[in-house]
Amino acid sequence: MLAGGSGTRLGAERNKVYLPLRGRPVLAWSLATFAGMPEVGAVVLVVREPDRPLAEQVLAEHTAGGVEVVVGGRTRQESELAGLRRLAARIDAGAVDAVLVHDAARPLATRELASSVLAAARAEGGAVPGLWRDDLAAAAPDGAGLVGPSPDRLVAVQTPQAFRAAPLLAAYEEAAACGFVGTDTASCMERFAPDVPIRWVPGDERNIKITYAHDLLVAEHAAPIGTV
Ligand SMILES: C[C@](O)(CO)[C@H](O)COP(=O)(O)O
Repeated sequence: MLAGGSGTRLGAERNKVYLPLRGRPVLAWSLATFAGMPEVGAVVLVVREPDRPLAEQVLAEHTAGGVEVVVGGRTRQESELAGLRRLAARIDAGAVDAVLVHDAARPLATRELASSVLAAARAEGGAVPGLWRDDLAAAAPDGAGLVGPSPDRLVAVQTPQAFRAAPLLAAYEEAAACGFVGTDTASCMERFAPDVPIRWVPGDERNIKITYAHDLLVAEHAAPIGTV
């Protein structure tokens, strides 16, 4: 789980994932989704070094433990690699077969969505949730490489995204060697593991990313968080 953002766009004095949402930090909601899933073993939380005390506090107050904290890098790409390297020995040993990558700033993701993404990735290699958006029709075709229904519309991609673990780790190591910086996990896999199919899974309108201040207001009043 990626919690390495700075909160700049939201205008808060701290990373948005530590701001309160319905009485607990955004991060606590995001972690709760995955902590309770029987299909999920290890949970690795990637944070900025200065945020480590805040992250440890959230874990102590809002989880039953077992979350592994790793310090990320300057970019999303580096932070994902840091998280994957934490799992590398377990991936190499075959103890971790697939990895879900999630933005901690998406606290309304449901277990149902995560389960369907994970199942699709295990079956096919990779999976990404997305919403077809008519209003993005003039934008760059980011969703063009996804396998699935292909109406003449583009996809607004969400997380969690999931991939089989070994090709994912290999792709991120190769990307690091090339200095590649992607916008999400799928963009790295499309570039460095083009043979891995990426299955489109229907996303969830409620699964918003907290980016701007008004997103927190929307999340406060969204449908009930379905995980706890
Ligand atoms: C991956 C993502 O959630 C897809 O919508 C989004 O691109 C993440 O953006 P961030 O700026 O890295 O938080």
